[in-house]
Amino acid sequence: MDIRLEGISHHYDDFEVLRDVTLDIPAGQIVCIVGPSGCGKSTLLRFIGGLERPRSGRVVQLGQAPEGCLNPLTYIFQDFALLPWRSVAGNVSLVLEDHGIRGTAAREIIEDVLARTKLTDFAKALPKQLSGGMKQRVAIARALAVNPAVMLMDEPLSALDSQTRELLMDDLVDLWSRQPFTAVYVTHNLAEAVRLGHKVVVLSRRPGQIQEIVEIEKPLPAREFGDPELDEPQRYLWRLMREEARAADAELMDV
Ligand SMILES: Nc1ncnc2c1ncn2[C@@H]1O[C@H](COP(=O)(O)OP(=O)(O)OP(=O)(O)O)[C@@H](O)[C@H]1O
Repeated sequence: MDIRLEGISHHYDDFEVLRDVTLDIPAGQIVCIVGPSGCGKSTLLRFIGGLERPRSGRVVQLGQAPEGCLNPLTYIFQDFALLPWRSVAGNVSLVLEDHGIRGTAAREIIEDVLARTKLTDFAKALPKQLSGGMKQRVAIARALAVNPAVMLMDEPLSALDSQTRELLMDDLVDLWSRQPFTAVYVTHNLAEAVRLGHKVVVLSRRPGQIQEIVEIEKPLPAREFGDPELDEPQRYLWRLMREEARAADAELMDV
């Protein structure tokens, strides 16, 4: 299933947040959204997920969700949002229980997603026994369990230290390489954007408008930590963003 955003504009009272955002999110691609603080990235993600409606424009779903999809648009948040009293497997099971899937059918899905996220040996552990990176892998496993058409990822690595972020990026690349998924990935971090994005959408400062869409040509599975070929697109993105980020920063200080 592809997603198309058509002319999305939004304001809260007279506070304009987004202006005329039109964007295609093709199935099987990771689309990163970057832009200065407060430019409307998370708001855009909420519109895609149907949590809120824009004042004008629309989000169109094109084509069918994948077979076995229980929830076409599934969020992954930066704070993991795990139930502390449930084990790793129990947290994944929860989203299946919500859809009445129990017993063998649930066990098969849970085994599959835990294997894909390298969590098989931790199925019985509780969240408090896990590092931040492991917790986020549980959240990713839980999202994969509903076989979503699109994963909506709002700064999923920003609560983690830099080494853990690198490990999780390796995991996400590995996961995508074995079985491509579709994601909209909001981040402040340009290194993450060039490592994970098939395309990177640069929003201007608020009201967020698309400044440019930068395609990252190198195939995702071939990108590595510290890849010199990603330096140039990262520098280019920063050049695009620098003045907007500076202006947004000054705006926030004036409030
Ligand atoms: N429900 C709301 N009511 C009023 N203003 C809102 C609401 N939600 C968001 N905003 C404002 O809209 C602007 C865009 O917010 P949003 O969280 O989408 O930006 P962002 O680009 O994700 O920011 P950041 O990078 O800092 O996370 C911000 O100024 C925010 O304060």
